Amino acid sequence: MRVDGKAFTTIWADKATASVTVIDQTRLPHHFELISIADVEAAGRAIKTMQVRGAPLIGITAAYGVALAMRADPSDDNLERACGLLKATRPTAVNLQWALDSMRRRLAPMPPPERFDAAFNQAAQMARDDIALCEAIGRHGLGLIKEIAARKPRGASVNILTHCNAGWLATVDWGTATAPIYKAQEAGLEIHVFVDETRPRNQGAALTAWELGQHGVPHTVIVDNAGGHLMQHCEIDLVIVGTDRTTATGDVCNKIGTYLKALAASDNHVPFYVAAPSPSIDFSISDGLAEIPIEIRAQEEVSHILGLGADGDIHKVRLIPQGSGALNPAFDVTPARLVTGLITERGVIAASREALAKAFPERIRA
Ligand SMILES: CSC[C@H]1O[C@H](OP(=O)(O)O)[C@H](O)[C@@H]1O
Repeated sequence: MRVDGKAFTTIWADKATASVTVIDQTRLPHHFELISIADVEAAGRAIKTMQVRGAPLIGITAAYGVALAMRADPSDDNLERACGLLKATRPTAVNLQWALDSMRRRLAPMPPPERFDAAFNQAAQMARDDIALCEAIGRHGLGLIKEIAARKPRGASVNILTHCNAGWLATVDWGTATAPIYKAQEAGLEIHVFVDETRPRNQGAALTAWELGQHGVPHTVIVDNAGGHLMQHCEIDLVIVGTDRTTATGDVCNKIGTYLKALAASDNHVPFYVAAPSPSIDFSISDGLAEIPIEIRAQEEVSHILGLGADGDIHKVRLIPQGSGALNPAFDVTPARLVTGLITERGVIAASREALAKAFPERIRA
């Protein structure tokens, strides 16, 4: 997507120099900075510290991390060490495990000297596939926005609420929840996005607002607790969020606070859709609440906040009293019953085992 008018993806790599470059998302929205990932340890740090984040991008960054590990040492032991190191970075997004399993399946049977080349090619293919998946989600989600637009008075905007950042910054390009938004903008539809700030890391305020602004998409940042109020006052036509792990029955694990938005949407009869590319679907589990590991991140992300100082640099300030503890679960689970539908790369489907089995018969049996 565009940054200051120039086309970017969130990650790009050059096999000849074995270089992997990413946008440092911890510096956005105030500073646009690139970092080079030179080895698997650096890939792990980038994921753990959320320099790169977002389920799809986490998986693809890990895939390149495995490739870099194979360049350093293509042995079986190092393959296992690299996968273990990367798996330990963040537990919730299933894309990480999906990417590591895919790399391991491809590389384990190969002669070690061939592993780096194959790994790099596989990671690059995953990145290309991600772009195609997200673009397809954009096309399918566009239909939902068009349906709503047709019912609105001429010139009135379709008001969409999104939570956290499931934008192009969370993927390689397009985003998942934002892909239909960008497609609607391209189609000339009148749209406006309410952007949940998404405490504590403020992915919405810092990342979604930034990327929508770069594309000239009208948007308004709101505090997380305002969404229900806006729905009660018919200010929201549609909610679209991302997913870190959707189960075979349609339960959706996403950024903390998503469940509360789904409750408010259900109570106010607002359509609540989840943009769910298949690498973010865990077809091996059925009960999201019982089976999905929820990452608990550092208390400091709650007790402190980052912002731009008068000196033009990023500063961290304390929000809560010394001595007050903080609890920081990073995700929650929205039961399928609260999900209007899943926007997948194969179409918009119900959040149910039957619909997932029909859309992905090679992955699941009804
Ligand atoms: C396109 S999925 C993005 C998904 O990942 C985010 O989590 P995090 O920023 O902690 O990686 C959030 O849950 C988004 O919905």
